[in-house]
Amino acid sequence: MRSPLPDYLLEVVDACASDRSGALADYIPDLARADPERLGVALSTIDGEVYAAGDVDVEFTIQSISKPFVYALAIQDSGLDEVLRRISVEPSGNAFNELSLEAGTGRPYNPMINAGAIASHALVVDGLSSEDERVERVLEAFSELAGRELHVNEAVFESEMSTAHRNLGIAHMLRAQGIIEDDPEEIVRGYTRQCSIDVTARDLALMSATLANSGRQPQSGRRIIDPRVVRQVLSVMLSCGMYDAAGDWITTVGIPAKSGVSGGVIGALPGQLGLAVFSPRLDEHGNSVRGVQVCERLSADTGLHLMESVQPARSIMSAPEVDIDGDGARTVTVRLRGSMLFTGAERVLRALSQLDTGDLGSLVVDLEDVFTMSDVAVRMLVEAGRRVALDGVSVTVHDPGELLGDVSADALGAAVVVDEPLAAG
Ligand SMILES: NC(=O)CC[C@H](N)C(=O)O
Repeated sequence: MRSPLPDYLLEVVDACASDRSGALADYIPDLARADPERLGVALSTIDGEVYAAGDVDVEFTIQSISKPFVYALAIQDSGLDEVLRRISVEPSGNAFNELSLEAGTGRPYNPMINAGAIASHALVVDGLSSEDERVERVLEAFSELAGRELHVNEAVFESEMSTAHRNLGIAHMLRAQGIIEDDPEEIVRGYTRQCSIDVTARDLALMSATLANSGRQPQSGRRIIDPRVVRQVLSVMLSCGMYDAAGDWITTVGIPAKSGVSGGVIGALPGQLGLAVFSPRLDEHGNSVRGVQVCERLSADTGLHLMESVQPARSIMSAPEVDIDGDGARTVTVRLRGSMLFTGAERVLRALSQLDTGDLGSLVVDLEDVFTMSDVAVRMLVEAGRRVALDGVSVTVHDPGELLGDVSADALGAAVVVDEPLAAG
Protein backbone atom coordinates (compact mmCIF):
# COMPACT_ATOMS: atom_id res chain seq x y z
CA MET A 1 0.00 0.00 0.00
CA ARG A 2 1.16 3.53 -0.75
CA SER A 3 0.57 5.68 2.34
CA PRO A 4 -2.33 8.11 1.85
CA LEU A 5 -0.62 10.75 4.01
CA PRO A 6 1.40 12.47 1.23
CA ASP A 7 -1.82 12.61 -0.83
CA TYR A 8 -3.61 14.20 2.08
CA LEU A 9 -0.85 16.82 2.45
CA LEU A 10 -1.04 17.57 -1.29
CA GLU A 11 -4.75 18.12 -0.93
CA VAL A 12 -4.13 20.60 1.90
CA VAL A 13 -1.50 22.42 -0.18
CA ASP A 14 -3.83 22.60 -3.19
CA ALA A 15 -6.70 23.89 -1.08
CA CYS A 16 -4.59 26.72 0.37
CA ALA A 17 -2.70 27.67 -2.81
CA SER A 18 -5.49 29.79 -4.21
CA ASP A 19 -5.17 32.36 -1.40
CA ARG A 20 -2.93 35.11 -2.70
CA SER A 21 -3.59 37.59 0.08
CA GLY A 22 -0.87 39.13 2.21
CA ALA A 23 2.41 40.69 1.17
CA LEU A 24 6.10 39.88 1.11
CA ALA A 25 8.21 41.39 3.86
CA ASP A 26 10.11 44.26 2.35
CA TYR A 27 11.90 45.90 5.27
CA ILE A 28 14.69 43.41 4.49
CA PRO A 29 15.26 44.30 0.81
CA ASP A 30 16.39 40.79 -0.19
CA LEU A 31 13.21 39.14 1.13
CA ALA A 32 11.10 41.20 -1.29
CA ARG A 33 12.70 39.16 -4.10
CA ALA A 34 11.23 35.84 -2.88
CA ASP A 35 8.86 33.91 -5.15
CA PRO A 36 5.49 34.62 -3.48
CA GLU A 37 3.86 31.51 -4.99
CA ARG A 38 5.96 29.02 -3.07
CA LEU A 39 4.08 26.70 -0.76
CA GLY A 40 5.32 23.56 0.96
CA VAL A 41 4.47 21.55 4.04
CA ALA A 42 6.49 18.85 5.80
CA LEU A 43 5.70 16.72 8.84
CA SER A 44 8.17 14.64 10.80
CA THR A 45 7.05 12.08 13.35
CA ILE A 46 9.18 11.76 16.46
CA ASP A 47 10.71 8.59 15.04
CA GLY A 48 11.86 10.47 11.96
CA GLU A 49 9.34 9.57 9.25
CA VAL A 50 8.95 12.65 7.04
CA TYR A 51 5.87 13.35 4.92
CA ALA A 52 6.02 16.26 2.52
CA ALA A 53 4.12 18.07 -0.21
CA GLY A 54 4.89 21.10 -2.35
CA ASP A 55 8.03 23.24 -2.14
CA VAL A 56 9.71 21.53 0.79
CA ASP A 57 13.27 21.56 -0.60
CA VAL A 58 13.41 25.26 -1.46
CA GLU A 59 15.83 27.20 0.75
CA PHE A 60 14.80 30.36 2.57
CA THR A 61 16.31 32.15 5.55
CA ILE A 62 15.13 30.91 8.92
CA GLN A 63 14.56 34.42 10.38
CA SER A 64 12.55 34.40 13.61
CA ILE A 65 12.13 30.62 13.60
CA SER A 66 15.72 30.64 14.89
CA LYS A 67 14.51 32.27 18.12
CA PRO A 68 13.18 29.25 20.04
CA PHE A 69 16.25 27.19 19.18
CA VAL A 70 18.67 29.93 20.21
CA TYR A 71 16.66 30.44 23.41
CA ALA A 72 17.26 26.72 24.06
CA LEU A 73 20.99 27.15 23.47
CA ALA A 74 21.09 30.20 25.76
CA ILE A 75 19.48 28.19 28.57
CA GLN A 76 21.79 25.23 28.01
CA ASP A 77 24.88 27.44 27.91
CA SER A 78 24.10 30.08 30.54
CA GLY A 79 21.55 28.31 32.76
CA LEU A 80 17.81 28.98 33.14
CA ASP A 81 18.21 31.30 36.15
CA GLU A 82 20.60 33.57 34.32
CA VAL A 83 18.37 33.62 31.24
CA LEU A 84 15.23 34.39 33.28
CA ARG A 85 17.09 37.16 35.09
CA ARG A 86 17.48 38.87 31.71
CA ILE A 87 14.46 37.78 29.63
CA SER A 88 10.87 37.44 30.83
CA VAL A 89 8.32 34.92 29.53
CA GLU A 90 5.19 37.05 29.26
CA PRO A 91 3.27 37.43 25.98
CA SER A 92 3.66 41.08 25.06
CA GLY A 93 0.74 41.49 22.67
CA ASN A 94 3.13 43.74 20.75
CA ALA A 95 4.59 43.46 17.29
CA PHE A 96 7.80 41.43 16.98
CA ASN A 97 10.06 44.42 16.54
CA GLU A 98 8.63 46.55 19.34
CA LEU A 99 11.11 48.71 21.23
CA SER A 100 9.75 47.88 24.65
CA LEU A 101 10.73 46.36 27.99
CA GLU A 102 8.60 44.87 30.76
CA ALA A 103 7.43 47.52 33.21
CA GLY A 104 9.02 47.05 36.61
CA THR A 105 11.69 44.49 35.69
CA GLY A 106 13.18 46.15 32.61
CA ARG A 107 13.53 42.80 30.84
CA PRO A 108 12.40 42.04 27.28
CA TYR A 109 8.91 40.55 27.47
CA ASN A 110 9.83 37.19 25.99
CA PRO A 111 12.46 35.50 23.81
CA MET A 112 10.19 35.27 20.75
CA ILE A 113 10.16 39.00 20.02
CA ASN A 114 13.31 40.68 18.75
CA ALA A 115 14.33 42.28 22.07
CA GLY A 116 14.29 38.92 23.86
CA ALA A 117 15.85 37.10 20.92
CA ILE A 118 18.73 39.56 20.70
CA ALA A 119 19.29 39.09 24.44
CA SER A 120 19.15 35.27 24.00
CA HIS A 121 21.76 35.45 21.27
CA ALA A 122 24.12 37.25 23.66
CA LEU A 123 23.81 34.36 26.16
CA VAL A 124 24.89 31.65 23.72
CA VAL A 125 28.16 29.91 24.64
CA ASP A 126 28.35 32.19 27.69
CA GLY A 127 28.25 35.88 28.44
CA LEU A 128 31.93 36.22 27.46
CA SER A 129 32.05 34.66 24.01
CA SER A 130 32.99 36.41 20.78
CA GLU A 131 30.73 37.17 17.81
CA ASP A 132 32.23 34.32 15.74
CA GLU A 133 31.98 31.79 18.58
CA ARG A 134 28.30 32.52 19.05
CA VAL A 135 27.48 32.23 15.35
CA GLU A 136 29.56 29.06 15.08
CA ARG A 137 27.72 27.50 18.02
CA VAL A 138 24.32 28.39 16.52
CA LEU A 139 25.26 27.05 13.07
CA GLU A 140 26.58 23.79 14.47
CA ALA A 141 23.53 23.22 16.65
CA PHE A 142 21.10 24.08 13.81
CA SER A 143 22.97 21.70 11.48
CA GLU A 144 22.62 18.89 14.00
CA LEU A 145 18.94 19.67 14.45
CA ALA A 146 18.31 19.65 10.70
CA GLY A 147 20.53 16.63 10.07
CA ARG A 148 22.62 18.37 7.39
CA GLU A 149 25.19 21.13 7.20
CA LEU A 150 23.56 24.55 7.07
CA HIS A 151 25.07 27.88 5.99
CA VAL A 152 24.52 31.58 6.49
CA ASN A 153 23.07 33.33 3.45
CA GLU A 154 25.51 36.26 3.35
CA ALA A 155 23.46 38.20 0.79
CA VAL A 156 20.39 38.24 3.04
CA PHE A 157 22.61 39.03 6.03
CA GLU A 158 24.12 42.07 4.26
CA SER A 159 20.71 43.13 3.05
CA GLU A 160 19.18 43.02 6.54
CA MET A 161 22.18 44.79 8.11
CA SER A 162 21.76 47.66 5.67
CA THR A 163 18.37 48.44 7.21
CA ALA A 164 18.81 47.05 10.76
CA HIS A 165 18.23 50.39 12.49
CA ARG A 166 15.38 49.09 14.61
CA ASN A 167 17.27 46.05 15.88
CA LEU A 168 20.30 48.26 16.57
CA GLY A 169 18.00 50.55 18.53
CA ILE A 170 16.71 47.57 20.50
CA ALA A 171 20.25 46.32 21.21
CA HIS A 172 21.38 49.75 22.44
CA MET A 173 18.32 49.88 24.68
CA LEU A 174 19.27 46.43 26.08
CA ARG A 175 22.86 47.57 26.66
CA ALA A 176 21.71 50.70 28.47
CA GLN A 177 19.49 48.53 30.63
CA GLY A 178 22.33 46.10 31.44
CA ILE A 179 20.51 43.16 29.82
CA ILE A 180 23.43 42.67 27.44
CA GLU A 181 26.99 43.58 28.27
CA ASP A 182 28.59 43.15 24.86
CA ASP A 183 28.89 45.63 22.04
CA PRO A 184 25.30 46.08 20.72
CA GLU A 185 26.45 46.18 17.10
CA GLU A 186 28.32 42.89 17.43
CA ILE A 187 25.27 41.27 19.00
CA VAL A 188 22.97 42.52 16.23
CA ARG A 189 25.40 41.24 13.58
CA GLY A 190 25.47 37.80 15.25
CA TYR A 191 21.70 37.78 15.70
CA THR A 192 21.17 38.80 12.06
CA ARG A 193 23.50 36.01 10.87
CA GLN A 194 21.50 33.60 13.04
CA CYS A 195 18.34 34.80 11.22
CA SER A 196 20.06 34.46 7.82
CA ILE A 197 20.75 30.73 8.01
CA ASP A 198 19.26 28.99 4.96
CA VAL A 199 16.85 26.14 5.66
CA THR A 200 14.09 24.22 3.87
CA ALA A 201 10.65 23.22 5.18
CA ARG A 202 12.00 19.68 5.39
CA ASP A 203 14.87 20.86 7.66
CA LEU A 204 12.44 22.79 9.83
CA ALA A 205 10.14 19.78 10.21
CA LEU A 206 13.06 17.80 11.64
CA MET A 207 14.13 20.69 13.85
CA SER A 208 10.64 20.99 15.30
CA ALA A 209 10.27 17.22 15.58
CA THR A 210 13.38 17.36 17.79
CA LEU A 211 11.45 19.65 20.12
CA ALA A 212 8.44 17.31 19.95
CA ASN A 213 10.81 14.44 20.79
CA SER A 214 12.09 15.99 24.07
CA GLY A 215 15.26 17.24 22.39
CA ARG A 216 16.41 14.07 20.62
CA GLN A 217 16.85 14.45 16.85
CA PRO A 218 14.44 11.85 15.40
CA GLN A 219 16.75 10.55 12.68
CA SER A 220 20.20 10.62 14.27
CA GLY A 221 18.84 9.73 17.72
CA ARG A 222 21.25 12.29 19.23
CA ARG A 223 20.16 14.28 22.24
CA ILE A 224 20.65 17.93 21.29
CA ILE A 225 18.49 19.76 23.83
CA ASP A 226 17.81 18.77 27.42
CA PRO A 227 14.14 17.72 28.02
CA ARG A 228 13.66 20.37 30.74
CA VAL A 229 14.90 23.05 28.36
CA VAL A 230 12.54 21.77 25.65
CA ARG A 231 9.62 22.14 28.04
CA GLN A 232 10.58 25.75 28.73
CA VAL A 233 10.97 26.51 25.02
CA LEU A 234 7.68 24.90 23.96
CA SER A 235 5.81 26.72 26.71
CA VAL A 236 7.11 30.06 25.50
CA MET A 237 6.36 29.13 21.87
CA LEU A 238 2.79 28.35 22.85
CA SER A 239 2.17 31.65 24.58
CA CYS A 240 4.34 33.96 22.46
CA GLY A 241 5.36 32.21 19.24
CA MET A 242 2.84 33.86 16.93
CA TYR A 243 3.40 37.40 18.20
CA ASP A 244 0.24 39.38 18.75
CA ALA A 245 -1.83 36.58 17.16
CA ALA A 246 -0.95 34.14 19.97
CA GLY A 247 -4.43 33.87 21.49
CA ASP A 248 -6.08 33.14 18.16
CA TRP A 249 -3.42 30.58 17.41
CA ILE A 250 -3.71 28.70 20.70
CA THR A 251 -7.45 28.28 20.32
CA THR A 252 -7.63 27.41 16.63
CA VAL A 253 -4.38 25.49 16.08
CA GLY A 254 -3.25 24.67 19.62
CA ILE A 255 0.30 23.69 18.71
CA PRO A 256 3.40 25.44 20.12
CA ALA A 257 4.66 27.32 17.09
CA LYS A 258 6.97 29.95 15.67
CA SER A 259 6.77 31.99 12.53
CA GLY A 260 9.38 33.97 10.61
CA VAL A 261 9.25 36.96 8.31
CA SER A 262 10.51 34.98 5.29
CA GLY A 263 7.29 32.92 5.39
CA GLY A 264 8.10 29.88 7.49
CA VAL A 265 5.97 28.52 10.32
CA ILE A 266 6.91 25.60 12.55
CA GLY A 267 4.84 23.69 15.07
CA ALA A 268 5.86 21.04 17.58
CA LEU A 269 3.33 18.82 19.29
CA PRO A 270 5.06 17.14 22.25
CA GLY A 271 5.34 13.37 21.90
CA GLN A 272 3.77 13.40 18.44
CA LEU A 273 5.34 15.36 15.61
CA GLY A 274 7.00 18.45 14.21
CA LEU A 275 5.67 20.33 11.22
CA ALA A 276 6.82 23.14 8.99
CA VAL A 277 5.11 25.23 6.32
CA PHE A 278 6.71 27.67 3.92
CA SER A 279 4.89 30.34 1.96
CA PRO A 280 6.26 33.89 1.78
CA ARG A 281 3.22 36.21 1.84
CA LEU A 282 2.57 37.57 5.33
CA ASP A 283 -0.50 38.80 7.19
CA GLU A 284 -0.66 41.94 9.31
CA HIS A 285 1.03 40.19 12.26
CA GLY A 286 3.99 39.09 10.15
CA ASN A 287 2.86 35.45 9.99
CA SER A 288 2.67 33.51 6.71
CA VAL A 289 -0.94 33.70 5.44
CA ARG A 290 -0.96 30.24 3.91
CA GLY A 291 1.30 28.91 6.67
CA VAL A 292 -1.37 29.78 9.23
CA GLN A 293 -4.08 28.36 6.96
CA VAL A 294 -2.29 25.05 6.45
CA CYS A 295 -1.74 24.69 10.19
CA GLU A 296 -5.39 25.48 10.94
CA ARG A 297 -6.49 22.90 8.43
CA LEU A 298 -4.07 20.23 9.73
CA SER A 299 -5.09 20.81 13.31
CA ALA A 300 -8.81 20.66 12.48
CA ASP A 301 -8.54 17.57 10.26
CA THR A 302 -6.19 15.55 12.43
CA GLY A 303 -7.03 16.53 16.02
CA LEU A 304 -3.43 17.67 16.46
CA HIS A 305 -4.19 20.22 19.18
CA LEU A 306 -2.53 20.38 22.56
CA MET A 307 -5.87 20.56 24.33
CA GLU A 308 -7.26 17.48 22.57
CA SER A 309 -7.72 14.92 25.35
CA VAL A 310 -5.60 11.82 24.72
CA GLN A 311 -6.30 9.73 27.86
CA PRO A 312 -3.04 7.72 27.91
CA ALA A 313 -3.97 6.22 31.30
CA ARG A 314 -6.78 4.11 29.83
CA SER A 315 -4.47 1.80 27.92
CA ILE A 316 -1.82 1.36 30.62
CA MET A 317 -2.78 -2.12 31.80
CA SER A 318 -4.70 -5.19 30.75
CA ALA A 319 -6.80 -7.18 33.21
CA PRO A 320 -4.59 -8.92 35.83
CA GLU A 321 -3.89 -12.59 34.96
CA VAL A 322 -4.31 -15.13 37.77
CA ASP A 323 -2.43 -18.49 37.93
CA ILE A 324 -2.88 -21.11 40.60
CA ASP A 325 -0.13 -23.72 40.96
CA GLY A 326 -0.43 -27.35 42.18
CA ASP A 327 -0.15 -26.27 45.82
CA GLY A 328 -2.94 -23.78 45.39
CA ALA A 329 -0.62 -20.74 45.57
CA ARG A 330 -1.94 -17.81 43.59
CA THR A 331 0.19 -15.64 41.32
CA VAL A 332 -1.19 -12.45 39.83
CA THR A 333 0.55 -10.96 36.80
CA VAL A 334 -0.05 -7.34 35.83
CA ARG A 335 1.22 -6.34 32.39
CA LEU A 336 1.72 -2.63 31.78
CA ARG A 337 2.25 -0.95 28.43
CA GLY A 338 2.81 2.35 26.70
CA SER A 339 3.77 5.60 28.30
CA MET A 340 3.25 5.68 32.04
CA LEU A 341 2.66 9.08 33.63
CA PHE A 342 0.93 10.07 36.88
CA THR A 343 -2.58 9.10 35.82
CA GLY A 344 -1.43 5.76 34.37
CA ALA A 345 0.36 4.95 37.62
CA GLU A 346 -2.78 5.93 39.52
CA ARG A 347 -4.72 3.27 37.59
CA VAL A 348 -2.13 0.64 38.51
CA LEU A 349 -2.15 1.72 42.16
CA ARG A 350 -5.92 1.52 42.21
CA ALA A 351 -5.89 -2.01 40.73
CA LEU A 352 -3.21 -3.17 43.17
CA SER A 353 -4.98 -1.70 46.17
CA GLN A 354 -8.07 -3.71 45.19
CA LEU A 355 -6.08 -6.99 45.11
CA ASP A 356 -7.04 -9.47 47.77
CA THR A 357 -3.59 -10.26 49.17
CA GLY A 358 -4.98 -12.79 51.69
CA ASP A 359 -4.04 -15.94 49.80
CA LEU A 360 -1.82 -14.29 47.21
CA GLY A 361 1.61 -15.96 46.89
CA SER A 362 3.20 -13.67 44.34
CA LEU A 363 2.66 -10.60 42.25
CA VAL A 364 4.47 -10.11 38.95
CA VAL A 365 4.55 -6.64 37.42
CA ASP A 366 5.72 -6.80 33.82
CA LEU A 367 7.17 -3.59 32.37
CA GLU A 368 8.37 -5.14 29.11
CA ASP A 369 5.92 -3.15 26.95
CA VAL A 370 6.29 0.15 28.79
CA PHE A 371 8.43 2.57 26.77
CA THR A 372 8.54 5.60 29.05
CA MET A 373 7.85 6.17 32.71
CA SER A 374 7.84 9.55 34.36
CA ASP A 375 9.75 9.98 37.65
CA VAL A 376 6.54 10.16 39.62
CA ALA A 377 5.19 6.99 37.98
CA VAL A 378 8.38 5.16 38.99
CA ARG A 379 8.04 6.34 42.58
CA MET A 380 4.37 5.39 42.70
CA LEU A 381 4.97 1.92 41.33
CA VAL A 382 7.90 1.25 43.66
CA GLU A 383 5.90 2.35 46.67
CA ALA A 384 3.00 0.12 45.61
CA GLY A 385 5.40 -2.83 45.22
CA ARG A 386 6.82 -2.15 48.68
CA ARG A 387 3.37 -2.10 50.25
CA VAL A 388 2.22 -5.32 48.56
CA ALA A 389 5.47 -6.98 49.72
CA LEU A 390 4.74 -5.80 53.29
CA ASP A 391 1.49 -7.79 53.08
CA GLY A 392 3.65 -10.91 52.76
CA VAL A 393 3.43 -11.27 48.98
CA SER A 394 6.52 -12.03 46.92
CA VAL A 395 6.76 -9.21 44.39
CA THR A 396 8.71 -9.43 41.14
CA VAL A 397 9.16 -6.60 38.72
CA HIS A 398 10.18 -7.56 35.21
CA ASP A 399 12.02 -4.49 33.97
CA PRO A 400 14.14 -5.37 30.92
CA GLY A 401 14.29 -1.74 29.79
CA GLU A 402 15.61 -0.64 33.22
CA LEU A 403 12.91 1.99 33.50
CA LEU A 404 13.05 1.90 37.27
CA GLY A 405 16.71 2.94 37.25
CA ASP A 406 18.26 3.60 40.65
CA VAL A 407 15.26 5.36 42.10
CA SER A 408 13.69 2.09 43.11
CA ALA A 409 16.53 0.96 45.37
CA ASP A 410 16.65 4.33 47.16
CA ALA A 411 12.92 4.56 47.59
CA LEU A 412 12.63 1.04 48.90
CA GLY A 413 15.54 1.27 51.29
CA ALA A 414 16.35 -2.26 50.12
CA ALA A 415 18.04 -3.67 47.05
CA VAL A 416 15.73 -4.18 44.11
CA VAL A 417 16.96 -6.67 41.62
CA VAL A 418 15.23 -6.89 38.29
CA ASP A 419 13.23 -10.05 38.03
CA GLU A 420 13.81 -10.89 41.70
CA PRO A 421 11.20 -10.62 44.45
CA LEU A 422 11.12 -7.15 45.99
CA ALA A 423 12.31 -7.36 49.57
CA ALA A 424 9.83 -6.12 52.14
CA GLY A 425 11.48 -2.98 53.51
N1 LIG B 1 9.81 38.15 12.40
C1 LIG B 1 11.01 37.87 11.95
O1 LIG B 1 11.24 36.85 11.33
C2 LIG B 1 12.05 38.90 12.22
C3 LIG B 1 13.46 38.44 11.97
C4 LIG B 1 14.34 39.50 11.41
N2 LIG B 1 15.66 39.02 11.24
C5 LIG B 1 14.33 40.72 12.31
O2 LIG B 1 15.04 40.75 13.27
O3 LIG B 1 13.66 41.69 12.08
